[in-house]
Amino acid sequence: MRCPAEAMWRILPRIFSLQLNKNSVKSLYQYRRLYITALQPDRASTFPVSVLKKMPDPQQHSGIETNLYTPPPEVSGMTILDREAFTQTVVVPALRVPKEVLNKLVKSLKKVTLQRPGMRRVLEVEGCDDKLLLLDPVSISSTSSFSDAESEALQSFGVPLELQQYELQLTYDNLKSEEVLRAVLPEGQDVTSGFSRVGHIAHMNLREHQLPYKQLIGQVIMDKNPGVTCVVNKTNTIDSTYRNFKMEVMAGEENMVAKVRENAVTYEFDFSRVYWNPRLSTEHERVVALLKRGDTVLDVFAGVGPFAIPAARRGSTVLANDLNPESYRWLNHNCKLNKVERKVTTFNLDGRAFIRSAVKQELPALLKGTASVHVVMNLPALALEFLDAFRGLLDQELSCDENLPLVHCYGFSNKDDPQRDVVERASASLGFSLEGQCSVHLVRNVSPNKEMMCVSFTIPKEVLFNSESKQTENIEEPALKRQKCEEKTD
Ligand SMILES: C[S@@+](CC[C@H](N)C(=O)[O-])C[C@H]1O[C@@H](n2cnc3c(N)ncnc32)[C@H](O)[C@@H]1O
Repeated sequence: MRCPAEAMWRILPRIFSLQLNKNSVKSLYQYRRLYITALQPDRASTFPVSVLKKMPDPQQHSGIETNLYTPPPEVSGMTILDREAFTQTVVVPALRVPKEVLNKLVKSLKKVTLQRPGMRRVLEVEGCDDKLLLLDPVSISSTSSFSDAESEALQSFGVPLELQQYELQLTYDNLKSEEVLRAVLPEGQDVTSGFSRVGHIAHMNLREHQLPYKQLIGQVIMDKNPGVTCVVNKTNTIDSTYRNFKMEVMAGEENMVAKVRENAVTYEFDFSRVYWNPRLSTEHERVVALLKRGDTVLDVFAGVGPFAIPAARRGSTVLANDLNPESYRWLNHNCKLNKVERKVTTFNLDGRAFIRSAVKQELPALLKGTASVHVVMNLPALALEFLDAFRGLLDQELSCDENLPLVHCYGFSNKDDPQRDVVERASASLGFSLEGQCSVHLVRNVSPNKEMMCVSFTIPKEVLFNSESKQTENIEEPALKRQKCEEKTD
């Protein structure tokens, strides 16, 4: 049985929307990968349903640990973290194993041994050389719980098939963050403890019912994730002009200046004042890989530099622009940090103004050369609309057929056919149909009904040079606020 690729991708999130957990989300991303593979090369229209069978049953993954750990009732509703209150004694099965065969046996039983954070599963037996191997009570409830292979291994190593009961003290340190939160939050409510990591900052998107526990949740996330020293909650959706979130510190230090590595490049920025998305690293890498030494990159919505800086490191000359003065400041900072300030000229302009001033000024000479010119426009909520800035940008006399700029323009789509949607919107902005003259890449699934797409195309000369399609409104050419990064001090 086969079904259309797009229908498949649309349906999957809906099927699982009610029971998403970490494991099934992971799987959805695997399906997205398969979807991309299926769709990208030639926009294949079928997608094998057989992959669905590989989808783990979300139910299988829920509640397993609660069988081992039933929290003391007094932790329920706790808002200030009291770690001691989580300590409990649980009984787990154990095997007495001769020291000589221990390592081999542990390998054979690895699926059923006890695995808890910060806990040893092999204990000494007083007064003799034997060891006690602790087992997972969820997998092993009696001697008949062992698989045939496990029973054979026990027999071949001469380990008697006799389970002992061991009283184990389970402390806060041995619990996973979800177990702690499940114990604290009111029963039946979602305890999702997922977050995105940006340097030392973990940022979460808490639901209404989780807000009374935000301080405790933040503390638990810090405790359980080494290197996280600040946990923030987003307090709005990303609809501001500069695409940054308003955020509130839930726990830890107030320091919002993060340092991250992406594709072997280091960036620093104030996470509360600029845009940064760790989920775009593959896309940054994909586009930068298209560049050759000597190419020029015109980055219209550059942020703090995740296209511009690797492009410059690859040998491209870059003009990078961002309207947010804070992004502009950190962009300059990162150029210096990565020693590419001579290769990157930065601007603090509106995207259209940048195209109509700096880009317009540089293009004539670039078009006469042989190196490629790439325009990157990553402001998915709006960038497709900004394409109109290329209409009639250059004078007719400069007309040339070759080496026209290649644009990579991003757009969100919530339509059933996101590919067609973004191509239509790009075409409308340009006043020229791109159908059959562009490629479309699915960047990522933002939410069940929203895709981020990238349309790549060579700007048609009819758009760039046609004076008839020139914008009619009276646009005041902005004074160029440009600077070689090297000229500035931070
Ligand atoms: C989605 S972010 C992308 C940043 C970066 N290119 C990246 O891939 O991470 C869009 C950027 O566009 C900037 N921006 C928003 N409106 C703009 C405009 N009208 N002109 C220029 N930049 C703008 C924002 O400040 C933000 O840094």
